[in-house]
Amino acid sequence: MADCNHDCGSCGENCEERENPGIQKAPMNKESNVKKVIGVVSGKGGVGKSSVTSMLAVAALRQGKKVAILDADITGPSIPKIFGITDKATGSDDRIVPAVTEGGIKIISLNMFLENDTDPVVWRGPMLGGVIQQFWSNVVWGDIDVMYVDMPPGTGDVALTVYQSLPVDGMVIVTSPQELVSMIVAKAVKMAEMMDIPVTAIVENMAYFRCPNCGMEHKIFGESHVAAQAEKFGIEHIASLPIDSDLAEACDKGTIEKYHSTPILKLAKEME
Ligand SMILES: Nc1ncnc2c1ncn2[C@@H]1O[C@H](COP(=O)(O)OP(=O)(O)OP(=O)(O)O)[C@@H](O)[C@H]1O
Repeated sequence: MADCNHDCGSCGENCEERENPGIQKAPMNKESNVKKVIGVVSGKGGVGKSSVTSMLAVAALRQGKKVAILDADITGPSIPKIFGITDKATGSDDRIVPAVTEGGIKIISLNMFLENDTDPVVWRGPMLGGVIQQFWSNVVWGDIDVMYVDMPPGTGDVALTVYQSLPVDGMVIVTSPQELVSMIVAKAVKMAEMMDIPVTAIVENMAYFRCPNCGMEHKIFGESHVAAQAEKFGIEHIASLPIDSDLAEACDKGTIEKYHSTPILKLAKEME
């Protein structure tokens, strides 16, 4: 092409030389100014990714930031419940207004579009990918210092869409102690490398249980490997979280904004 400057990121043409043909960053909504996007990922479901996403958002809010959460865990959206949000999305197709938590965190999740939040989402990959792009381009986010994206577990279609169409600045990997010795972290790191996104932190969730009677720490899921894994993959920040029934209760009751996690607050400060 005559005018080609070899920068596919600034060009809309799907020419033969284009890297990743057909894949372009989704445009940010005209009424949005999102300064930083952090993806929160895990190798499998149930390790506490949504809880950690929510705690990171609350920590950023306590630091005085304007915060948003884009719930990209489309088939298992749990962010609204963790914040006690039952509102449905408002606005129009191309001007969707996010829900706002008591503390002021802006949230969008597919649950807010379902008639009943127990309805299953039985769509195929391309439709799910379209939702992610709409959540970025059609939601009126306003001024946001940091947006956390609760990613779907694993390395499937939707995760790929998030990396390819959103300007993700960094990733936080959430694992359990058992997963840290497996290939799961390596896979997540590799995917991030392929997408040219830095892995900013690893959070080892459910690392230990502190006995409320004697104060002793019990490593229910085995010894911690987080420091060794972080060093192996050159990941700068780590946090270890205990098994805590207060956290489980806060997530169940939708009161996460009242929960305090010292390791997460420390991590949020380090990641600034
Ligand atoms: N450190 C913890 N202590 C106690 N309970 C926890 C802890 N972390 C998470 N949980 C609980 O475990 C359950 C699963 O957590 P969460 O929904 O955050 O996981 P997830 O990885 O996002 O799962 P999914 O991928 O299925 O959405 C929730 O009920 C949550 O309250």
